[in-house]
Amino acid sequence: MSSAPAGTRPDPNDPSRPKRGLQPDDLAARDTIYRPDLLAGQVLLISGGGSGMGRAAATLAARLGADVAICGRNEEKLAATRDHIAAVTGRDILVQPMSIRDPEAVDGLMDAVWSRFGRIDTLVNNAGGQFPQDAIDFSRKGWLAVIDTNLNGSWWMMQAAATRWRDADAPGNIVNIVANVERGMPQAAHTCAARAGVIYLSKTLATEWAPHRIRVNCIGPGVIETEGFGVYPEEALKRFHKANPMKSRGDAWDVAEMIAYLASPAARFITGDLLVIDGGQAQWGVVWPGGMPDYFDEGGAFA
Ligand SMILES: CCCCCCC/C=C/C(=O)SCCNC(=O)CCNC(=O)[C@H](O)C(C)(C)COP(=O)(O)OP(=O)(O)OC[C@H]1O[C@@H](n2cnc3c(N)ncnc32)[C@H](O)[C@@H]1OP(=O)(O)O
Ligand SMILES: NC(=O)C1=CN([C@@H]2O[C@H](COP(=O)(O)OP(=O)(O)OC[C@H]3O[C@@H](n4cnc5c(N)ncnc54)[C@H](OP(=O)(O)O)[C@@H]3O)[C@@H](O)[C@H]2O)C=CC1
Repeated sequence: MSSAPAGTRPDPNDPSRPKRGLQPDDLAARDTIYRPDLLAGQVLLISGGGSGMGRAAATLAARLGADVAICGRNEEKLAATRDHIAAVTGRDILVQPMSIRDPEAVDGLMDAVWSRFGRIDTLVNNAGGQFPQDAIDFSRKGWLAVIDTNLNGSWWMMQAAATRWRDADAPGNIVNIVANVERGMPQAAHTCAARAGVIYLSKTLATEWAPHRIRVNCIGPGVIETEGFGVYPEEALKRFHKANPMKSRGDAWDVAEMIAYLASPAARFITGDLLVIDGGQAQWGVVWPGGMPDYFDEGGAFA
C-alpha cells in the first residue's frame, strides 16, 4: 500500500473493525507499582485525555490521588472518561472540550485549570496524531493538520503553562508524548518532522527554563495498541508487532506508568531527556505504517 485516496481511507469508527486498546474497566483493574498516594496534592493537565494513553494516564493519576484536568476535541469522550474516573476513584476531574491548535482556547484551558485547582504541577502534552501516507502525496491541508496539531499545538500548551508558572513563581513539569522518530518513519514524514521539532524544542527549553524550575522531558512510544490505531489499514496492523525485537505491542498502561514516574518526585533531577518505550524498536525492525511498497520488499520478506 502507499497513499490512500480519500474514499479508501480506513474509517476509525467502522463498527466492523475490532475494538483496540485498553478499555476503561481495564484501567480501573490494572495493578500499579506505585503507592496509592504517590501524586496526592498534585494537579496534572493531560491533553487528549478522552482516549488511549491520555485516558490511561488520567485514570492512573486520579487513582494515585492527583487532581486531574483533561482536554480534547470530542466532548462525549471527555465526559465518558470523567464519569468513569468519578465512579472508580470518587474524584471529580475537570474536562474542557477544545483544540490545542487554537492558542486562545489553550489560554482558556490553562485559566480554567488554574482557577479550579489553583496550580498545575505537570502538563502532559499527549494530544496528537497523524495518518499514514507517502510524503510525496501529502496535501497542504494534511501536512498543515499534522504540523499544527503536533508541533504548534504542543508549543502553545508549553508556553501557556510556562508563563503561568513564571508569573506565579511556581515550579513546573512538562511531559511531551512524541514518537519513535530516531530513524525516521516512511509514510509518517509529517509526524516525524513535527515530533523531531518537539524533541529539540524540549531539549532547548529544558535549559532555558531550568532557572524557572521548569523541567521538560519527552516520552517516545513505539507501537502501543490504542483506539488510535483506527487510522491504519487492518492489513498494516497485522504487521505492527514486527517493528520491534520483542515482536509485541505495548499498551496504554505502560506509557501511563512512565508518565506517573515523570510526575513523581523520583524524577526531580531528570530534564531535557527522551525516554523511549518501544520494545527495542529504535534498534531493530522495519517500520512502514501503511505497508512496504513492492520496490522495497522484493520477495515479500516483510509481508
Ligand atoms: C510498524 C510500526 C508503525 C508504528 C506507527 C505508529 C506510530 C504512531 C501511532 C499513533 O500515533 S496511533 C494514533 C494516534 N491517533 C491519531 O493519529 C488520531 C487520528 N488522526 C487524526 O485525528 C488526524 O490524522 C489529524 C491530522 C492528526 C487530525 O487533523 P484533522 O482532524 O484536521 O484532520 P481531518 O480534518 O480529518 O483531515 C485534514 C486533512 O488531512 C488529510 N488527511 C486526513 N486523513 C488522511 C488519510 N487517512 N489519508 C490521507 N490524507 C488524510 C487530508 O488532506 C484532510 O483534508 P480533507 O481531504 O479531509 O479535506
Ligand atoms: N499508539 C501508538 O502506537 C503511538 C502513539 N503516539 C502518540 O501518542 C499520543 C496518544 O495517542 P493514542 O493514545 O495512541 O491515540 P488516540 O488517538 O487515542 O489519542 C490522541 C488524542 O489526541 C486528541 N487530539 C487530537 N487532536 C487534538 C486537538 N487538535 N486538540 C485536542 N486534542 C486533540 C484526541 O482527542 P479528540 O479526538 O477528542 O480531539 C485523542 O484523545 C498521540 O500524540 C499519538 O500520536 C506516538 C507513538 C506511537
